[in-house]
Amino acid sequence: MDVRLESGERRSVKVRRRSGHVVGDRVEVVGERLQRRERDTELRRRDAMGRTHVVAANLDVLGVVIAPLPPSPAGFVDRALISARAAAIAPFLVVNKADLPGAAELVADVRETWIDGPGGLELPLFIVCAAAPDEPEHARGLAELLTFFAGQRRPRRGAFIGTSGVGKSSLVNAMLPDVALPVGEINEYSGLGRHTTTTATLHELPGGGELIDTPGFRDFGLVDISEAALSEHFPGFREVVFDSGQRCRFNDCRHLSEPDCAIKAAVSDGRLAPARLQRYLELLEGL
Ligand SMILES: Nc1nc2c(ncn2[C@@H]2O[C@H](COP(=O)(O)OP(=O)(O)OP(=O)(O)O)[C@@H](O)[C@H]2O)c(=O)[nH]1
Ligand SMILES: [Zn+2]
Repeated sequence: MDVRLESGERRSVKVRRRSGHVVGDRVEVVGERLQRRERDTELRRRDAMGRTHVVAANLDVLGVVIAPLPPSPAGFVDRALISARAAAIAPFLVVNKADLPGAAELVADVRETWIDGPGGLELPLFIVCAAAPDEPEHARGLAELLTFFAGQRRPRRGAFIGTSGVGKSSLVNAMLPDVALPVGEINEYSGLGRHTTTTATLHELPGGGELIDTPGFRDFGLVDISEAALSEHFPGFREVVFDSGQRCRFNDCRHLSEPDCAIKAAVSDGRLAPARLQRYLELLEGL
């Protein structure tokens, strides 16, 4: 795997296949070994056998990519947002294929569902056309996305998830100039893990920030969300209710028909949109 030294120099090192390093890990050289530092965040995926793997370490942001075509399955965006928030990775949204019919409607729908209205999130939203990123009508979206990665105070490290075919690879290519080389990782030294047959890559963006691209998790199965995580991280619940110190009477309240439910109280007095509770209930049903 490749490591990036603090000096910025890159070096290839041999590690055991089962060393457990993943892309984004910070490592230190201890004698003959690379010792992993504690991770700030872990992005997990579930494989076909139902096992959970860490696919990337120390991500700051996770871009949930959708497009007019193919449509993402019902609940996908909410599940992705919840998974990111539960992992302490800040989510953002990307609507790709802005050139296709239906893009404007999708953007309106995204705003209404996640951003506007009572309980809406401060969720960065980028509207891009990865297939023609330099067309005048699409260039701004990509520029804004690159500015977001470059960060105001410090650069961000992110990755994209989304249904197969929404254009994640195209987006990565649009964000990286031709000369960009796949690089290893970080700080001191960092592990760029080889995941069985797929190689995870950490790209440095020209304007600042880093993009992790891992073929194996582009379309990864989201790990199961627990009832507790669903309630804690459902978009809007925390912002409107829990962060202002309101609690349901029962710690494990599912916000169904329990008495003294803070979520239902927020819906009845208009602080939370009823559609939010409805989407929560649909996800709860499907857990
Ligand atoms: N019209 C249009 N097509 C696009 C755009 N971006 C990507 N595509 C097309 O969408 C198809 C899928 O793009 P990919 O980048 O391979 O999608 P992906 O999300 O990486 O797909 P997986 O690797 O299967 O997860 C390709 O045919 C792209 O050319 C876009 O902005 N507009
Ligand atoms: Zn409740």
